Amino acid sequence: MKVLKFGGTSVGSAENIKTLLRLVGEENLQQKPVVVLSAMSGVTNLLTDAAERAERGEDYDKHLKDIEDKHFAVIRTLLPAAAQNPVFTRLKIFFNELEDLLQAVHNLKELSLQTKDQILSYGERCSTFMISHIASQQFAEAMYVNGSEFIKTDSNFGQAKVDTALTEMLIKNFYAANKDKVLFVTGFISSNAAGRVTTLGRGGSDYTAAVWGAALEASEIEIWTDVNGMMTADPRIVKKAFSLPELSYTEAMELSYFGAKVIYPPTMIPAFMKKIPIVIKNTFEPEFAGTYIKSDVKSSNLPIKGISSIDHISIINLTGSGMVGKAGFSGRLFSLLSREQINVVLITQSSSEHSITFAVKPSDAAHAIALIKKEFELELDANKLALPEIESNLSVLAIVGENMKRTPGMSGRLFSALGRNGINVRAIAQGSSEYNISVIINKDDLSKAVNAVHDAFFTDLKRTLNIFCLGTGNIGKTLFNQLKEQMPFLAENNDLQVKVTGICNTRKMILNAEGLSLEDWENELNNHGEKANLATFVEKMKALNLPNAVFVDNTASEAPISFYQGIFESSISVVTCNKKGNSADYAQYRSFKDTARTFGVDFYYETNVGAGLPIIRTLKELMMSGDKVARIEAILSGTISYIFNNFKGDAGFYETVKEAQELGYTEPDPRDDLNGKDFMRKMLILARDAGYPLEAENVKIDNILPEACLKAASVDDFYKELKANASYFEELKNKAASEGKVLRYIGKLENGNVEISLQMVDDSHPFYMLSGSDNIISFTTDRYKSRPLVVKGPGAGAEVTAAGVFADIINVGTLS
Ligand SMILES: NC(=O)C1=CN([C@@H]2O[C@H](COP(=O)(O)OP(=O)(O)OC[C@H]3O[C@@H](n4cnc5c(N)ncnc54)[C@H](O)[C@@H]3O)[C@@H](O)[C@H]2O)C=CC1
Ligand SMILES: N[C@@H](CC=O)C(=O)O
Ligand code: NA
Repeated sequence: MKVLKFGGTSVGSAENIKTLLRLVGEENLQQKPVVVLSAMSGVTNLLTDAAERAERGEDYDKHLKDIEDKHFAVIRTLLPAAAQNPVFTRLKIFFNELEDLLQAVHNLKELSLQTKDQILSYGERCSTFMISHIASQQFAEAMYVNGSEFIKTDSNFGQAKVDTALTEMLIKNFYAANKDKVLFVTGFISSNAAGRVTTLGRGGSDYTAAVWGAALEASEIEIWTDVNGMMTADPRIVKKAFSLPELSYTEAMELSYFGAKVIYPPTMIPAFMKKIPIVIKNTFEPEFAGTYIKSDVKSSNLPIKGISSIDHISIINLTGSGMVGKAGFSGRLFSLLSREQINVVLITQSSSEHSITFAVKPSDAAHAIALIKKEFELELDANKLALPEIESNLSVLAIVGENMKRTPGMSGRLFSALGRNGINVRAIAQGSSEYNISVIINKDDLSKAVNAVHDAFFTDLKRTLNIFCLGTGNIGKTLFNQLKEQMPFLAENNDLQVKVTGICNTRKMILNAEGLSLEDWENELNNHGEKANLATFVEKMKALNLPNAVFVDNTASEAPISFYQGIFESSISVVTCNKKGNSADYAQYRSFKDTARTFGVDFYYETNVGAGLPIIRTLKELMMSGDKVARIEAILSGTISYIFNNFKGDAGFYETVKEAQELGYTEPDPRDDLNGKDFMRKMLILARDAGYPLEAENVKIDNILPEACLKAASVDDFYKELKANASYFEELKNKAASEGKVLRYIGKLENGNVEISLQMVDDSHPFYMLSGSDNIISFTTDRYKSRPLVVKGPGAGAEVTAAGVFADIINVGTLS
């Protein structure tokens, strides 16, 4: 059997409670799970506030009302009218008791820890009672359990210690007597020998789950929360942080002790004692595997597992000769602090024993100093100890992982990353277990430090790119062939692995974090893929949360464009040969670039202009190095270029267009090439990249087609019209030939104006000599003034385009 624990957000609304019950329903109900619940999100805070207000003699009615409303709204939404009454009645009794307690606090102006525990217990009791009743609509065997009766503790209110033997016996007996029930147990609350309510500390519901799991020797303890497990660093600080599939109990403890609020650290202990795996899962992305915490962790090639941090701490420095050789000194100091419940985060001691530095929460610092002054009064008076000093505005950063002790050079890597980034280290501590190296730095440096250290330790991983590919047509298919051919070379020579972790076309989609086979992808997709849904594909891609993820758009569709923004915001790079995104409104183009930059990911679209030819890159480098573009002249339609180069002699226009399509030069809809739209998009993208905020309507286009062809409603009709208008094209050709010229469709950008015109040019023109699907572009700039910089070559076709996409992919994460 399993123990499932759902946190505050998971029980925080009617919608989320429905999800929770669906997840419970999906369990194997033959072996009844135990479901441990937290208070609804926000309720514990409201109760704490209400209690503190009462103590100060202030009004707390609004708080009570908010709590009541929160619960009653759920009852009205999720229970049929006939079933609501008993729940309302019971909750009203709870609220009356609560009000009496608050009234008493208000009268006495005194709030003991014992009373506070009693008050807080109503959060879990209300949510669990309510949810167990909602659950009973679905599973008849649902039963409410006030967990405080089964977890027995000492009388350390607020942070009680569990009497394990007694607790396990009570839980076992109770479970045995109720084997046919699905138990819904209140988390967080417990009781002492006298039956008074105690609590297990903030986050204690996780601990409740572990205690039940250990007592019942559960197969698994699942902690359902609102994040995708434990990550390599706080994702709010490090955009590239990713979820860890597995951790040992110690690693999880170290990571969660410092910062990562994903799980309450003491939870690990009961699970560890009985070797029960803990799984951290996301209620809102249940398909995501989450993080397994267990003893037989697979060996991993990660040098460290993660970086944890505490945003704000203070340190206290003690110096003086009084400490030298006095064995009892630190014992006295730290037992004093522990007796007074001051949690010491980290300690360093100089080898000369002249000084001790330790870190505490800022709110504890002044109290700690007062205690020290009292305890060491004699030493201070005799000048054997200097007055203790406090330093504030500091943070702790720690690298954590069991591999550290086997791998030399870990601290070197840590300190060189900090040093390179100009981060000053105030103090250092290495856990004796070597699972953890901690440094104290200035608070202002924390974000930079965590990012720099994350890069330093996870760069090897950077070399695995996880690509999610949209489109399996002409370009998509060719890309897969090229990847397949080139994979061994990249692994051998560049330490680079490109994994295709998702494929989607208009019919089917498939995702696999392990990577799909490039030998067999077509069969996999068609026979094992699910029905395509772009939104779901994108959601699942995000849910997999793989490092170095790249979304590759090889379609000609508008549909994917609206997802780019959210993809960047999920720290996923985008590579696209689809021009629709960059050539729609300017504001969107701008936002893509800015968002990619904000989230530290790449947005590459070299193939938007001239297929694989280095045009976008060249322009970018000119601009970045401070050159100014005066003029761009270009032939950028591979299709039209091919047509003009081959529509000569006896060749017919219609046949030449067909050939261009068969050779893979045209857009999926060849009308886009011939009506100039595709060329317009390219010029617009170039102009924008050159710094002009233009819109499509600012581009002037000469039309080369007769009216009837322009109006053709389908591709078939279009071809019919091309045939029917053969004489129009013949005339054009003959006119040019008679003057010794060739036809060229040329785009020009100058002074922020863009136009595309049909021209007849003679052999003195630099664009006269072209063949095949050649594109040519000439940049006249401040530095390339009298002789322009020219890029020329095939600008269409599956091989050259896929190659351009390929190059963009392998540049992700490596170019600036
Ligand atoms: N052919 C060339 O020389 C060049 C092409 N390109 C661009 O390459 C892109 C792809 O062209 P082709 O491969 O020739 O097209 P295609 O028509 O052969 O393939 C398009 C693929 O996209 C998929 N698709 C379309 N809409 C989708 C959607 N909403 N969700 C998921 N999948 C969808 C289709 O199922 C198909 O697999 C176009 O944007 C084109 O402008 C860019 C430079 C050069
Ligand atoms: N259809 C396009 C292909 C490249 O973008 C062209 O003909 O140029
Ligand atoms: Na290009």
